[in-house]
Amino acid sequence: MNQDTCIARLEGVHKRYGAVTALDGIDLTIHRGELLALLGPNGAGKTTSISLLLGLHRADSGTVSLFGRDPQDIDARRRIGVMLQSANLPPTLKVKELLRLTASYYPQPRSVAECAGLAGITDLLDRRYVALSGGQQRRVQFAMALAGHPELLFLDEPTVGMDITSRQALWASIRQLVASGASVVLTTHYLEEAEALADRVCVIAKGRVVSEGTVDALRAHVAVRRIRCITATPADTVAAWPEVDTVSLQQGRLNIATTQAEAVVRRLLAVDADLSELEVQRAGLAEAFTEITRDSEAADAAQEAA
Ligand SMILES: Nc1ncnc2c1ncn2[C@@H]1O[C@H](COP(=O)(O)OP(=O)(O)OP(=O)(O)O)[C@@H](O)[C@H]1O
Repeated sequence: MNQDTCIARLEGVHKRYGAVTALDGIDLTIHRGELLALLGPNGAGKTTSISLLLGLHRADSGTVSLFGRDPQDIDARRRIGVMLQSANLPPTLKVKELLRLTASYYPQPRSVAECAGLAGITDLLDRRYVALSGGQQRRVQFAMALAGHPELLFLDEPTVGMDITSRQALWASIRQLVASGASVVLTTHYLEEAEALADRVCVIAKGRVVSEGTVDALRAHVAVRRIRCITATPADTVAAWPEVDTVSLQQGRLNIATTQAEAVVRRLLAVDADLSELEVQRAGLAEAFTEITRDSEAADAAQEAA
């Protein structure tokens, strides 16, 4: 992706809250048409990064831009949609009234029906927001974020509190928006959500980006692979092989973790040619994420000790 596709950026941004360093020189670029997932442990700086891009807070130093402008510029703000972790909405209003009100802030809004259709809340339009369940309220907030026809959508942990059906419905809507050209910044603790949706993932730790790339590229960081099979070879025998990291027996299957999958598979077949249901899997994003954040903590500790 080249410079021309950049629609929002943090460059060398520092942000402190009193004694707490929330962002420590972060560089982050959002490109047109992509879904970028921000991952990171609690307190890593994900929400702070978003709040600077939304113009809700100011950076102490560094540059923050939204569509090439200051994020507090009204013309830039009209091009975004936002779904934050918490929303204080007028409790007496019905869902359709909330959507109408939100649409009234934008020059080229979507219709109430279109927002409701995209968010799967058509059946909730006449209900009062306050009387909805937590998951239903999140879907209404999503519909509100779409009201202004945003080019860039910020979704901060959008599916917290949703059941599996609602979560998958929301994922489908997000994919539809990206396919129609919208860009999305998504923060989530659900790694399967990032895995299902993201074109690119940025892992943030202690206010900096510690790794970024496609889901596949991040997964490739993790050398460990999982082997599963049903075999007559005892787990203790396999555990003694030098290429094997860990072994467990689960529901009659051996479950082996190793960085040398081919060597282990050769050994397994050599001792039991009749083994069955052999599977070799690369690590998921969860393992990659754990490894990346652990590496960055180890690097910090080494730097502090030096
Ligand atoms: N308004 C605030 N006042 C004081 N400290 C804050 C404030 N907002 C954030 N922080 C601190 O800044 C750091 C970064 O917080 P931030 O909310 O950006 O992290 P996060 O990655 O979004 O975390 P989470 O996954 O828990 O939502 C944390 O140490 C947090 O306690």
